[in-house]
Amino acid sequence: MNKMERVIVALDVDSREKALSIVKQCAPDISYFKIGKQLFTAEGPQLVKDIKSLGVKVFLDLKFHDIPNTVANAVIESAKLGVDMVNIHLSGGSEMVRKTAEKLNDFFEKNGTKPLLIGVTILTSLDDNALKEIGYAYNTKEMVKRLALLGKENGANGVVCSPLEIEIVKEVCGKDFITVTPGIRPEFALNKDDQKRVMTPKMAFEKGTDYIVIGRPITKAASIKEAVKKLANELK
Ligand SMILES: O=C(O)c1cc(=O)[nH]c(=O)n1[C@@H]1O[C@H](COP(=O)(O)O)[C@@H](O)[C@H]1O
Repeated sequence: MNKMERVIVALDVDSREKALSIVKQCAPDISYFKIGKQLFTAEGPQLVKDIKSLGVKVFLDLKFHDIPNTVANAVIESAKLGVDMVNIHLSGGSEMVRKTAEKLNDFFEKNGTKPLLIGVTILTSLDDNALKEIGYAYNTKEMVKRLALLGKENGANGVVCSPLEIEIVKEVCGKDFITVTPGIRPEFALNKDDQKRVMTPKMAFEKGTDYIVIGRPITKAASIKEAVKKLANELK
């Protein structure tokens, strides 16, 4: 897969019209889109199916975090929508991850397809001070490492982490364990917004990430088409 095929654009908008307009403006250079809590709450599962039917890939980012039974069943409902990637919070614990991975494997046996199960480690909007405030005993890098291992040992296919932790995740979990990295700010839009642990797209790929997630630098650009072109140039 070339780099542009590994760019996931976050459709963080409040309506079907706006989401479909972004998908259209990103085409054909971008073919992977993320539907998160805002858009899903506004428009529901039908829009997920509709975007999938355009022939693009969908990452359903609902970051499930609950008791094992609830998360496993919610992930199965996501899989039924035909999405390509789903995520859960690894801080939900090993039993939650294991039960979800097992249910997804059963789903695969019956249906022949399943989404990648990706675990969120430490949100890219958090830094070491924020972790101290929450009461975590370790810094971001150590926490990401611990959670990534927990994910790997219990059946996740990869993690969401910041680009600053790509190398450590690959080192402890192996090259094939997938990293999905938000906190991406291209040279043409360096404003961090609410992100704390950021990197340019080019550097994130150089560090070995599998996918980058990018939202506002593209979706809030004066011209989405121009922004996609600039991103493609930066990645050359
Ligand atoms: O799971 C995610 O996608 C995610 C995890 C994380 O740690 N940080 C993070 O920013 N995200 C998502 O990635 C996107 C980043 O958007 P921008 O900051 O606008 O590029 C948002 O949709 C976030 O919900």
